[in-house]
Amino acid sequence: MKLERVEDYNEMSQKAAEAIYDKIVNSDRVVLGLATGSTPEKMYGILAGMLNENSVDLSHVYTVNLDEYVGLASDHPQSYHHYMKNIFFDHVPIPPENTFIPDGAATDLDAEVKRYDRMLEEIGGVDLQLLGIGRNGHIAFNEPGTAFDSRTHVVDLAETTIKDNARFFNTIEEVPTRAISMGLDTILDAKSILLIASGEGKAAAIDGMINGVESADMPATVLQRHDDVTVLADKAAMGKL
Ligand SMILES: O=P(O)(O)OC[C@H]1O[C@](O)(CO)[C@@H](O)[C@@H]1O
Repeated sequence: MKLERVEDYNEMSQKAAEAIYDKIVNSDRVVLGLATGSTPEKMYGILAGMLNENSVDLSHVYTVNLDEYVGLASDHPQSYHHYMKNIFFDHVPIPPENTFIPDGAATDLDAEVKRYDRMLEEIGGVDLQLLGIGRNGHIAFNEPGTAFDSRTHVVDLAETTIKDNARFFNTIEEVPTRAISMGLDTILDAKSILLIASGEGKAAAIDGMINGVESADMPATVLQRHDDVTVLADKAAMGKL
């Protein structure tokens, strides 16, 4: 893994936006794997600003998101559909038909995970996958215990994840307990991966991911198997290395 240590959240956001911008403007066609959560929020704002300032055409850009909560309609304020629209898609001229997010409100979840895997295949695979990391080492919603050979699947969220994400909901009872997530093996299919992290709350997970032995207890260790991963993190998140 290539490590890039930056000063703080602002610098991490700027550098991540630049990396994605470069990929977009230097490709004839590009599939971006996108992440949600609080970590990439500022990055999306910076990226949208750069794209608009330079009037970049985005008709060659396709996006596939990692995950979505089960049971939230796409217009629910905490759904990842809403997050992406609000924070990025509404601000850039990306064709809506080029953007893909699992449907957490699907009545047949088995059919939905199969449909999503099929779509990933048909779209030709992810060129650049953006990832955050959970404090417990999850990537996308692949919680500790997830098989390394998992494809898109329905997951039960860990107690720690529900608690961490309760800050976005009015009460902890409102936090969905399940999600649809690309699997660990699905994530490894990406040609290159950019994992971003900020703050000392992520330091143990970053250390475990890089220095720990490969183990389902720390899902992010699966990235040790990939030969093009960049970890872009601030000093605090790299504080235990
Ligand atoms: O960026 P945050 O909010 O710390 O979340 C970390 C990770 O957790 C998730 O939000 C899922 O809980 C991921 O989407 C994200 O990468």
